[in-house]
Amino acid sequence: MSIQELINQIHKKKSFLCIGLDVDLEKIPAYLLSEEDPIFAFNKAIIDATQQFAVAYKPNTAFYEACGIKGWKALQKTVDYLHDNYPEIYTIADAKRGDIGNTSRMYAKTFLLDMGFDSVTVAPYMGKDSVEPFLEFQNRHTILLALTSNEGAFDFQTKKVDDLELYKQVLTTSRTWKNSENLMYVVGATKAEYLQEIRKIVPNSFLLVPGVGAQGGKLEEVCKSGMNKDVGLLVNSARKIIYASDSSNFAEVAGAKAEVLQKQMEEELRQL
Ligand SMILES: O=c1ccn([C@@H]2O[C@H](COP(=O)(O)O)[C@@H](O)[C@H]2O)c(=O)[nH]1
Repeated sequence: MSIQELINQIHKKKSFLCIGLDVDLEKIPAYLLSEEDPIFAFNKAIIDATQQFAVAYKPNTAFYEACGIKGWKALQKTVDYLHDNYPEIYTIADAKRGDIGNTSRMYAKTFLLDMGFDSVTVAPYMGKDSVEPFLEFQNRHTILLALTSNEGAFDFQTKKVDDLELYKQVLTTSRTWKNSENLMYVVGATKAEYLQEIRKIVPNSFLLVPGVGAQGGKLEEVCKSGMNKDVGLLVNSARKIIYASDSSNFAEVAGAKAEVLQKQMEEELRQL
């Protein structure tokens, strides 16, 4: 999907909500465990109940990899289901990859070509030659970790290197890489106070913002400094939506939670 198509969807749905599909078999309703593919059954129900309020879905691959081959199959079925039934939805593989160039090329092929995701998250630590292989695909995006939502972000990301904080180095330097127009960045909702500075460096880039909901990030604070003229935000929430109920009406309750966030987003878009 192109960036312009994503922007069009945001305006059409009045939403920049990304729903995290972090499926934990210990948290889904117990009765689903007797299904042939409980992970996919859960995802399908959540997607069908929430898709009208969201523009993107982000399965974190860790939750699928933890289930071995069954998990990988459920992940592929989930992304296929989205593309076949809701082709307007943007898909993100939250895989946080990045390695030496020829290895990164394999990761890029896996997620962006073979599995068919619109985007994949990538760690910047190994630098230009580890990220550029992901940037080669037209209308596919690489979402680089810039300033993450966790406490450990302060261990390295905010430390100065050559007089500039590391997350700023990541933003500034990555903009010089080949096909950098295919970059987006991860900035945690819990780091909203940094967004003003971040927007000075990447005024036009899309930001994937996880951490609203279970991690305590606030949508209003993210929008205040993070929005740009094209909206420029995909705000992710997973646990607070998908595990809002563990009874038979779990999907309906997830839909209601997603709608609450969508309504807040509609209000933010009105003020743009
Ligand atoms: O900085 C980051 C980068 C990625 N994540 C991921 O986003 C979701 C958040 O889930 P919640 O349940 O809404 O907290 C999860 O997959 C994380 O691995 C992040 O939280 N922060």
